[in-house]
Amino acid sequence: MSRIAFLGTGSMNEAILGGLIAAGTDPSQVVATVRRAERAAELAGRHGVVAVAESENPAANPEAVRDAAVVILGVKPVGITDLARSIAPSLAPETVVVSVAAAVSIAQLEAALPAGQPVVRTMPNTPARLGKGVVSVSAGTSTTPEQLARVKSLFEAVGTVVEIPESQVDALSAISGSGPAYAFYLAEAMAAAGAELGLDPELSALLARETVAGAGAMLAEPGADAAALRRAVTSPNGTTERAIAAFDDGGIPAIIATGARAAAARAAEITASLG
Ligand SMILES: NC(=O)C1=CN([C@@H]2O[C@H](COP(=O)(O)OP(=O)(O)OC[C@H]3O[C@@H](n4cnc5c(N)ncnc54)[C@H](OP(=O)(O)O)[C@@H]3O)[C@@H](O)[C@H]2O)C=CC1
Ligand SMILES: O=C(O)[C@@H]1CCC=N1
Repeated sequence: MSRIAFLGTGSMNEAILGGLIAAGTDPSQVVATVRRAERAAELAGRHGVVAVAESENPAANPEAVRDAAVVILGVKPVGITDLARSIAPSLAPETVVVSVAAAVSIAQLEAALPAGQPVVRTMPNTPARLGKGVVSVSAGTSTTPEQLARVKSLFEAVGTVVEIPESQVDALSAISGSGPAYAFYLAEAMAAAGAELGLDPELSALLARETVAGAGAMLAEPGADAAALRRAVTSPNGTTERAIAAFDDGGIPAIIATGARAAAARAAEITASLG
């Protein structure tokens, strides 16, 4: 058994699927499910995988998990346990069920699956599509070290894998799960600032995108240190120094910490609402 089944293949699961195929996974070993037929056709066309819409085949999810080595649940948090219950009778005992969902606990997942089913809770991010993701893994109560190792090695093809206790997932999610959105938000704000300074808006958007992407590439170099890279741009008494001082005066670091706390608190709120 080496097949991988993606159940609920939207933004996040497609990023992982695309990253795995770009890294050499054979598309014939992958099956993806979605709700809508148009979306299934889009995925099949883009990645060469079998993609099945639940609207066309109500048994799409249970059928997809048969003989799968790994099943990756990627619907919205509120739908995860219903999805898990719907596939439970079709799972082989050794199939590892991976969740990418924010806020759905291992206990909630395990309660919806057959007793003893191996489970791994993960928190990936969308740069996985380019092999530049960050993915956390936390093992369920019945998962063997070999099963966890298999999931880690699968995700290593799409980025950096870190193993963390489940108690830290909400905090990690507030930094790396949501983090790509923070970087895109910065690019949006820079583009708007350039336009306000009189640049053509399209030119300003190009400058912002390429600058955030270029800085990201520098951060990805081995041994990169964000503060040292920032200092290398900041000439004493120069222009950047004024900008950073204005950011500090405006409380940007504290605002980012407030945002991350809000994201983690929202995860806890969703977990509680799922019961
Ligand atoms: N987006 C991100 O950056 C991250 C998301 N996550 C987690 O990933 C999960 C998905 O989020 P995201 O990808 O953004 O959401 P999307 O809405 O983009 O994707 C959800 C997908 O699930 C499909 N779907 C819904 N119900 C079913 C069903 N019963 N059977 C099969 N497929 C179904 C939808 O199909 P259709 O398209 O046809 O409607 C859709 O493609 C969430 O739990 C989230 O917490 C985690 C980390 C980062
Ligand atoms: O916004 C969300 O809830 C998901 C989890 C992390 C990123 N996206």
